[in-house]
Amino acid sequence: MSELKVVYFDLRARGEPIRLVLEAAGKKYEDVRLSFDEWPAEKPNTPYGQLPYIVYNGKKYGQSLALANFVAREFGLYGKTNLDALRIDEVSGLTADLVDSVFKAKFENDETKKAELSQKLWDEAVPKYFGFFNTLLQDNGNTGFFVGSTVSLADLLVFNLLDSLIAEKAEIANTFSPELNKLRSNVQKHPFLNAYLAKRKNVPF
Ligand SMILES: N[C@@H](CCC(=O)N[C@@H](CS)C(=O)NCC(=O)O)C(=O)O
Repeated sequence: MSELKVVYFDLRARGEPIRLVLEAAGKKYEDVRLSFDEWPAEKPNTPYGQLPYIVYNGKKYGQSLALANFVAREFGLYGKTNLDALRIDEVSGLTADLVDSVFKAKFENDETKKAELSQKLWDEAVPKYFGFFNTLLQDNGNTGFFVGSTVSLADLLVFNLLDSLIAEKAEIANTFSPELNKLRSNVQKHPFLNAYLAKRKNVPF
């Protein structure tokens, strides 16, 4: 019996793609959510002083993307071929770039810089990356999946990114293309994910 524990803050952010993969795969895991009060005492117990980390068969592993990649490969959400994996890695890199811009703008303290970063994010980066995602989704026959005809890590990363964007600016959902809406609906109607999304806690980001 394998033991699997995902340890993160009570947020979606960098932890949710790991949870989404495990949910989609129907894997049992312990969803540990540390409070900010608990964090200073727990920090030294993490592999690299940060969250998320997982405990798998008694060993701890860190780095969110490595963890999402690992669980996706381990449980069959990394496509069927090496080219599928390449496409998933491309989407993963694009998603990471845009997530980075979202959080840079969100956590910038200087108000002038924050306004500049936000304007660049919403007026330039978001439309540009949505364009990339649309092209990739069209390349897979407008199925609403980035590879094949079932949910993969790529779909879950973009689904989570869209949730983060909506959390920052709800009206952004009105600009989602038919391709992105199809992806969201594919994830939302996946039987395991549908059950998870219905019960998951509402957290700020
Ligand atoms: N590259 C790391 C970054 C992890 C990271 O920045 N974690 C943040 C939360 S999202 C954290 O642990 N912050 C608390 C701290 O650094 O003390 C990853 O992707 O896992």
